[in-house]
Amino acid sequence: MYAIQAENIDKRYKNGVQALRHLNLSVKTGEIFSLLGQNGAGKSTLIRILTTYLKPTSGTIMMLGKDIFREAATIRSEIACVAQQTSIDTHLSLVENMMFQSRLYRIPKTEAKKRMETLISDFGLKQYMEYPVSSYSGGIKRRLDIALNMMSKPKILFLDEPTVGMDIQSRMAMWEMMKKIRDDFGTTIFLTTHYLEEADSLSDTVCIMKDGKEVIQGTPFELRTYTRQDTLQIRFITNAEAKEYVTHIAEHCSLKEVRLQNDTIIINTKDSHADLEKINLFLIESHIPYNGIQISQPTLEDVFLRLTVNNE
Ligand SMILES: Nc1ncnc2c1ncn2[C@@H]1O[C@H](COP(=O)(O)OP(=O)(O)OP(=O)(O)O)[C@@H](O)[C@H]1O
Repeated sequence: MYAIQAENIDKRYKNGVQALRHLNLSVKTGEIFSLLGQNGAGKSTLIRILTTYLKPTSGTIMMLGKDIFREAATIRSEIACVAQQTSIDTHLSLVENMMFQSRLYRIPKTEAKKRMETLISDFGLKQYMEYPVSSYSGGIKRRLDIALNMMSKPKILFLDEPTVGMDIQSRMAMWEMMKKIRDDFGTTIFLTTHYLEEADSLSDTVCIMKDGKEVIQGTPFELRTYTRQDTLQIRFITNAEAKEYVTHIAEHCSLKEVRLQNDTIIINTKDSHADLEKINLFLIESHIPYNGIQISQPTLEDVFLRLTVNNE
């Protein structure tokens, strides 16, 4: 069962920019779906279309079993969207913010109180209740913003870069919160992120976009095995040493796909063990002062870079 099915979506803005081109994607009910793409890939345009703020030029979208253009008002009452700018009123207290939200959705007061207490306790907000909202850190404000949006019990929660700018502890707390929303509330989560590691550890499905179109969609595991290409990594003590030896090693070992990343030379290889043996021997015989050499399986970041940067 799908929460969202988008087919052949095109979006051309009035200034002629084609932000989406024949885009297709499917989001399963109850999953965490992450959308990845470089700046300008069309992620925000797609979120604005899925949350009914913007109409595509063409294409069809079924959401929660309904056509989103014909039944936009019903859909709007069943979804929630947390944008990058928080919607919290910092002049109100945490409780006032939540009760205000419940009035927007016309939730009866007793029910609103019950939902608020659950959300405050489930999302670890109790300890912040006595402090003014204006004193909250960015991470706690974001947590409160999501709790506010959960007051209406949405079936789908859209999150635009939910962890941007957060330190690692706040990000991990946010990941726990998202998993709780999926597991305890059964809400489908659709999020955009620039953090590959976040998409990898959190998502059930990842979709990578480029130039307004999806290039691949699958589980993080499926995506990682997609390239099936190991790399060999030769580490040096300094960046300068890696730079000094990169051409020398590439030429002598007849290596084609070689790149530098700080103090490491990275080599794409089709036969990692044979290449490891050959290069290791060369490094020892040439007295090249390397720090270590290892075979490395592709990460989601490698897949992302290959699909979005190298045009492969
Ligand atoms: N309102 C608009 N009018 C005209 N062009 C727009 C508008 N909004 C976005 N665009 C263009 O559409 C393309 C896709 O932009 P979009 O903001 O959807 O990408 P994005 O993937 O969300 O990027 P980012 O990661 O930087 O937020 C870009 O070329 C952008 O300049």
